[in-house]
Amino acid sequence: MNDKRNIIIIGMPGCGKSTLGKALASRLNRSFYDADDVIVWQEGKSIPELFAISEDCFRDAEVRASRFLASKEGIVVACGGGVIKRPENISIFKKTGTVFFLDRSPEDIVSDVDVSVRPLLKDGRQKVYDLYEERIGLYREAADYCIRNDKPMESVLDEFETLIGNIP
Ligand SMILES: Nc1ncnc2c1ncn2[C@@H]1O[C@H](COP(=O)(O)OP(=O)(O)O)[C@@H](O)[C@H]1O
Ligand SMILES: O=C(O)C1=C[C@@H](OP(=O)(O)O)[C@@H](O)[C@H](O)C1
Ligand SMILES: [Mg+2]
Repeated sequence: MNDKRNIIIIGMPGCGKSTLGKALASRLNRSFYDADDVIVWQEGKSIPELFAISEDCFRDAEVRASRFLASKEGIVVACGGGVIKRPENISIFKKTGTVFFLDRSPEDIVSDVDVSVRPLLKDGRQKVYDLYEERIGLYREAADYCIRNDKPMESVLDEFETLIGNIP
């Protein structure tokens, strides 16, 4: 895969985008960006503050962050879990990047994510299952490639590296 193309990771909240994205960037010697951090930096407000105004307000900010990130070259991006809710984000990212869906089961997500601190999961564990049902089709449709996160993180990173190495 061309070194200039961005690596864009999408998937459910708690599927490992931020953790694996950061580790992948370090393995590949690329810069890493967490889209949620970019939103906070660009808007000068925390994610819960933006959601407290409205989800639409957060989603608008997410589109602005997607534009900023897609203007860069050769970076690894961990998107927010809801990035697929605005198809515009995916079109923006695909102009300069390749989209990877990190697919982790809701069972594994609820087993080690503190749902209470994530705005969309604050209603509890069932919300993870509901969101997965609601979004799985959108993640698959948006993805250029799908990687299952059902093994130790080092193995998932190996799979990422092999796949990226094999993309023309
Ligand atoms: N393959 C895995 N094995 C063990 N823990 C994992 C694995 N993938 C993700 N995790 C853990 O899941 C939690 C959520 O990951 P995070 O990177 O915050 O997800 P996201 O950014 O997608 O919301 C973290 O504690 C992370 O260490
Ligand atoms: O799934 C979602 O709609 C969201 C996921 C969060 O990111 P993570 O996927 O990193 O938790 C964050 O962008 C925001 O709370 C909305
Ligand atoms: Mg994250």
